[in-house]
This record gives sequence, structure tokens and C-alpha cells, in this order.
Amino acid sequence: MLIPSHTLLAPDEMAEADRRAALSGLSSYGLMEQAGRAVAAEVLRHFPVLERAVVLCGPGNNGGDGYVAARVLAESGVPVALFYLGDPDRLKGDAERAHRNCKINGAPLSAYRPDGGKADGDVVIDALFGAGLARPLEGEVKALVEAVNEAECPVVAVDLPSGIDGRTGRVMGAALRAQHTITFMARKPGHLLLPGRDLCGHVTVTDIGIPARIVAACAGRLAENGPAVWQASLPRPETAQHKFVRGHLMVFSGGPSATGAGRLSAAAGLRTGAGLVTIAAPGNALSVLATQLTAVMLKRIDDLDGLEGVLEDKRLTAFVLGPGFGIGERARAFALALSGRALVLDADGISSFSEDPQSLFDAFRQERGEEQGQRVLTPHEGEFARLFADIAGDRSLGKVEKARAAASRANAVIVYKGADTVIAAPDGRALINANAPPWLATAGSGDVLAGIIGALLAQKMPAFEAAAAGVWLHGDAGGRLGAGLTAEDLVGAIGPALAGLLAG
Ligand SMILES: NC(=O)C1=CN([C@@H]2O[C@H](COP(=O)(O)OP(=O)(O)OC[C@H]3O[C@@H](n4cnc5c(N)ncnc54)[C@H](OP(=O)(O)O)[C@@H]3O)[C@@H](O)[C@H]2O)[C@@H](O)CC1
Ligand SMILES: Nc1ncnc2c1ncn2[C@@H]1O[C@H](COP(=O)(O)OP(=O)(O)O)[C@@H](O)[C@H]1O
Ligand SMILES: [K+]
Repeated sequence: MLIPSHTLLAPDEMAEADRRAALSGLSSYGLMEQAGRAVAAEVLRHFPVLERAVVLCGPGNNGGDGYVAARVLAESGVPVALFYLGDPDRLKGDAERAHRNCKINGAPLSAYRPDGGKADGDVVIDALFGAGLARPLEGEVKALVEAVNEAECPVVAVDLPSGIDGRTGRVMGAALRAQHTITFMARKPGHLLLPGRDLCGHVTVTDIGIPARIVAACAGRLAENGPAVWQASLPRPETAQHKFVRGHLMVFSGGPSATGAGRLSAAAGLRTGAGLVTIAAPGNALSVLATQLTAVMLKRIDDLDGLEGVLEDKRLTAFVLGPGFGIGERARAFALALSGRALVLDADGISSFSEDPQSLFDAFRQERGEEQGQRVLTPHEGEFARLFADIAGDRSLGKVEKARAAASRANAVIVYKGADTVIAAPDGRALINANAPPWLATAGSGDVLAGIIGALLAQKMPAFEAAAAGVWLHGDAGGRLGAGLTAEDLVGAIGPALAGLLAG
């Protein structure tokens, strides 16, 4: 059995895996030896001719890994300087044994003056804190971390750069900026969530011998977003299908001066394989839209009565409401009328409920309609705070926990957007997305995402999988374009991104 590469283990889950490995008869010191050796090998791989390895050892098992790495590096002829935090004679358990086996004379951390920024400078091995970081760095450790960052020494971090919270990816007081991070068995959420991801540099996962079945049993309901999670439910065009089988997506447009966002969503929906896409617009926007649309159809809907008439048509299989729509009573009424159908609620559709989010959640809670439960909310950070002010402001929660709490409260799938978008379902499943290039931060990019997810919903993909696949496709399309991409280009790159997926 292999550990799937999208597996993520929170620090407490990793500790549980460690505990179960020991119960199954594996030597925990043996795991530490494997970890330390792997660190030394990684250092030599990246810096084969290093002048001096500086190993910084903390007071726990992360420090233990550091003592093993220091010993192995010295045995292979590398000059090693070792600095420790706290009194090494007070180390316990495996770390005490690793220290005892390491014959290098160290010095207190305060004695270290980083020597960086040049070819023959220090390579720092950061074994201060890993999974056991319990509070913000302060005092001499904080000062040292800042000095190492300032000196621009290359840093190889053991498990996590010290100062990064493995659960949330947050910086606790200060954190080292690593070039390489080597972690064990599986990555932790902090390797993917920001700012942790940026401070880890290149991450390598090493198997130190904990059986895969133990890792799988300890892993929770969080993973990295990727095709392995949802490929099985991705709609695949079949030879005998006609367009009506591929779903009918309706996208709501704003008024005459706000049709662009809806058009982007609709175009993205068509590219993502919805058989039919219709833009619904108020009468005064029809002439503007008519000059712009070809394959996308157009339907006049002015008010709630008009919408309710259209909703009689059950061949409409999904809806996108929000991009360019305008904030206010009309948006609220439309969203509530659509709450029993497969719906992507984005942008203005979300912001319209900032005064009374509970009215939206109550509507979502009423189980009705064929597409019940197929609701996706796609807030960016500002919109998230408008709907879930208390959750957004809770400093004890990381982005994953926030998205989960919001999904459970709203009874909808939440796509909490950003460079580290988190997708969460009301039942606790969650994914962190990491394939999005920074070029996606461009006007209209969110509208394209809403259309992609809408089209997947229209093709009957379940909401969580549709949201996750949509976010991934959006990122992949962006990655294919690179610098200078616009939302229009993004629509054009959906085809190649989908083709890549369907071929895989
Ligand atoms: N699990 C596994 O399978 C394997 C795990 N392995 C390794 O073990 C690591 C986890 O070890 P760990 O649990 O001992 O925690 P670790 O990161 O060393 O930190 C705890 C120490 O730091 C201290 N401390 C905390 N915050 C502080 C602060 N801000 N400022 C100052 N001090 C602070 C804290 O002190 P205390 O809170 O008790 O006062 C305690 O002494 C893991 O990352 C991996 O490298 C491998 O060996 C292979 C197998
Ligand atoms: N720095 C970034 N790196 C990667 N993706 C990003 C970044 N910033 C934003 N995105 C993504 O781009 C999209 C922007 O959506 P949104 O904020 O709604 O923008 P707009 O309203 O302009 O369409 C989201 O999918 C978001 O996850
Ligand atoms: K570390």
C-alpha cells in the first residue's frame, strides 16, 4: 500500500501515527534515525560542496532529528557547527538518545552569528521546532530567526520551517525562510496554506518507515485538491450523447452596463462542457447582450415572477447568480428562489446577504428540490467576512477550519478563494488547492471560476467534487497561460486543461 501524494496529516494526526507505529512494535528512535539521515542526505544532495553545515537543534524531537543529521553529516566529512536551544542535558526520550550519540560539541544558540549571502557561507539546518511548536517565537529564538533570514543563509528545514504552525500555515511570532523543507510520511496543512507554503521552499516528503495503513488510518478528512480526489465523478462526453444530456446552465446577468461578468461565467460554462448555456437578463440589457453572444442563448427575466416561471423548466440543471448582478433586494429574492436548485452563488449574490446571512442559510437548510444540497458559495476573503463575520475573526481558526465551519453553518459547499483556496463540504471534507498561479489575481477571474463550477454542477457532478474540480481546472488553465493572462484568455485555456484531465 502506498501513501497517496495528496494525503495531508495535521500535526496531531502525525503524532497519533507515531504513537500507533510505536504500539505496533516499531522503534520510535529508529524513526528518528531515518528522519535525521534523510535530512543529511537532502542537505548533501542540494549542497554537495558545502563549507559548513550549521545545525540548530531545539528542545524536542525536531531537535532530535537535528542531532542525528549533524552526526551523519560529520561522518560524511562535512564541517558541522551545532547550536542548541535550552539545556541539552534536559533532553528526553529519543531526542536525548540522538544527542548522546552525536559527539559534536555544540554551543548555545545565542553564540551563533549567521554567515550568509555568499557562496562559501553557512548552510543552516533548522531543527528548532516542527510539529510541537506550541506558542509564538520570542526573545533570543525570534532574534536569531530574524538574523538568519536577514543574512539570507540557505536554510534546510526539518519537518517545517521553525515558527510555522503546521496546522494553519501561520507564522507564530517569526519564522525561518527555507529553501528546502524535508518532511516525513505526508505533508502537513502548513506546507500548503499561506504564508507557510511560501516559507517552506521546495518540499520533499520522505518515507521513514511508518506503515502506510497506519498513516491512512490517522489521516482526517483534509487533503490536497487534485484529480485523484474527484476524477471518477468528472463528466465525460460519450459518443451517443446529445447536448441536452450535458446539462443546461443558466447565468444571471446584471443591467446594461454590467453584462461582462455574466458573459465571462457563461463562456466558461460552455467551455467546461455544459450542453446549453443561457444568460438571463433584465429587458434593458438584452440589446447589449444580443450583440455579444453567439453560442450562448439569451432569456429575458426581469423580476421574481419571471424567474419563477422559468424555474418550472426542470431541464435547467444549474444556475450561477452573482457576477455583475448588483447587490440588493432583487439578488436576495433570486437567490432564495434558487436555493433548492443546483446553484453557484458568487460575488454580489453573496454580498447581498451581509445584513442577514441567516436568511440564506435557513433557505439552504430546507431540503427540497431534485438538486437539494447542490449549493456552492464562492467567497473571496472580503465576501467571506461579510457572511461569516465571527468565523472570519476567530484567531484560533486556520483557513481550513474557517471554511469547514462556514460550510456546516451555511449547509453549502464553500470555496474560500485566494492563492490557497480551500474547498469545504458541510460533512467536514476539505481540500486545499495549490495549483493556482498568482496571475489569476485579475479582474473577472472569479467570474470564470463560477461558470466552470456551474457547468460541472449542470452536468450532475456532486457539489463538493464540482467545486474542487472547478478550482483545480481554473488553476491549471491559469498555469497554462502564465504572465499577463486575462479572464478572457482563461476561458480559452479551459479546453486544453479539460483535455489534459480527460486524457489522464
Ligand atoms: N511524529 C513522528 O512520527 C516523528 C516526528 N519526528 C520529529 O519530531 C518532531 C516533533 O517533535 P516534538 O513533538 O517533540 O515537538 P518539537 O517540534 O520538537 O517542539 C517541541 C519542543 O519545543 C518547545 N517549544 C514549542 N514552542 C516553543 C516556542 N515558541 N519557544 C520555545 N520553545 C518552544 C516545547 O517546549 P514546551 O512547550 O514543552 O515548553 C518542546 O520542548 C517533528 O516535527 C519531527 O521533526 C521525527 O523524529 C520522526 C518521527
Ligand atoms: N495570488 C493569487 N494566486 C493564485 N490565485 C489567486 C490569487 N489571487 C486570487 N486568486 C484566484 O483568482 C480568483 C479571483 O476571484 P475574485 O476575487 O472573485 O476576483 P474577480 O471578482 O475579479 O473575478 C479566485 O479563484 C482566487 O482563488
Ligand atoms: K524545523
